[in-house]
Amino acid sequence: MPDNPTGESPAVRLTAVRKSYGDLRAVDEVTFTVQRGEFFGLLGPNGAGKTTLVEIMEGLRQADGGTVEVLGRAPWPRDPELLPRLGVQTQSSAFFVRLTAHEHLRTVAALYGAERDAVARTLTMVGLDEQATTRVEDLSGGQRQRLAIASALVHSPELIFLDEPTAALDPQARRALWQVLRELKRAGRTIVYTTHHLDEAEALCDRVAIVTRGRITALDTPGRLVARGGSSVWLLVPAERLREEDARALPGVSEVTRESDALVLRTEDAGPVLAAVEKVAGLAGVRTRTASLEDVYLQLTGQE
Ligand SMILES: Nc1ncnc2c1ncn2[C@@H]1O[C@H](COP(=O)(O)OP(=O)(O)OP(=O)(O)O)[C@@H](O)[C@H]1O
Repeated sequence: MPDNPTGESPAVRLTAVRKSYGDLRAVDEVTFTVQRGEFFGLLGPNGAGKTTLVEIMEGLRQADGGTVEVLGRAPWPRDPELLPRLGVQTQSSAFFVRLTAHEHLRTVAALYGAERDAVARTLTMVGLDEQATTRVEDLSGGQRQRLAIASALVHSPELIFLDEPTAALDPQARRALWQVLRELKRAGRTIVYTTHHLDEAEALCDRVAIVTRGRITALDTPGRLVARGGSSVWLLVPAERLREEDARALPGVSEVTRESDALVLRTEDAGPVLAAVEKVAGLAGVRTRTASLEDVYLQLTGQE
């Protein structure tokens, strides 16, 4: 993405950022820029360094080296002018537990000097209208998570950090949150989004950085990352209709694996292989699958 033509500083600019815990290099020479208005995903296995990196951007942790610029300012040491412009949801968000959801959010809103009607609006946005008068300790895990997200959004920050925000959400709540996030993006907000859900990154993010052992091993649009995975197509044939050795003998099939009740035939040229499968097994129940971000992710992080 080109630099902003107006000369406005990017949302985040990291240059050669490092952070070690003892001998462990949690963040190792990380350089990237997040443009304003961008939906930027951070993906990587457990312990890859994503949270450390996000905490450095949020000003919660000091980097050992490199430069960190957030909305044109240094987040460390704590910058009181910067804080209200950031929205932060972490995996261990804190709550005022004696309060109801509405009271909690009103307190957060007051701390940030948010508009009066922002509390009700934000509760509606995250689907917590019915829980407005429920005490925080009586909320379910998913409802608490939604309240944590609301707490990061209530003051309309320019730059929003969400660390695995859908981890405890049921599928409906997850999709509803996607909708909220898409609307925030449409409204011009910048979102830095950590997730373990590859489908989520593919559906939401403009660009995705894959973090492996503290380093950025890939950074691109989901589409271009998927294209890197090559042009393989996988044909899933019901296992009872084709023997594994017959599948291997088909011209153009490069690999055959088993996946529950299907044989999975990998090929670079699906047309002739489909024709051959039709001859020996028929096409009823045969499905095809192209490369996904998950395939590329697994290749890059060595988790295959
Ligand atoms: N305060 C700390 N002290 C010592 N080591 C730490 C500390 N915080 C994190 N680490 C280590 O640094 C590495 C990176 O951790 P980090 O939490 O940043 O990874 P992550 O990518 O966010 O992982 P996850 O997906 O599991 O949340 C891990 O090996 C972790 O054990």
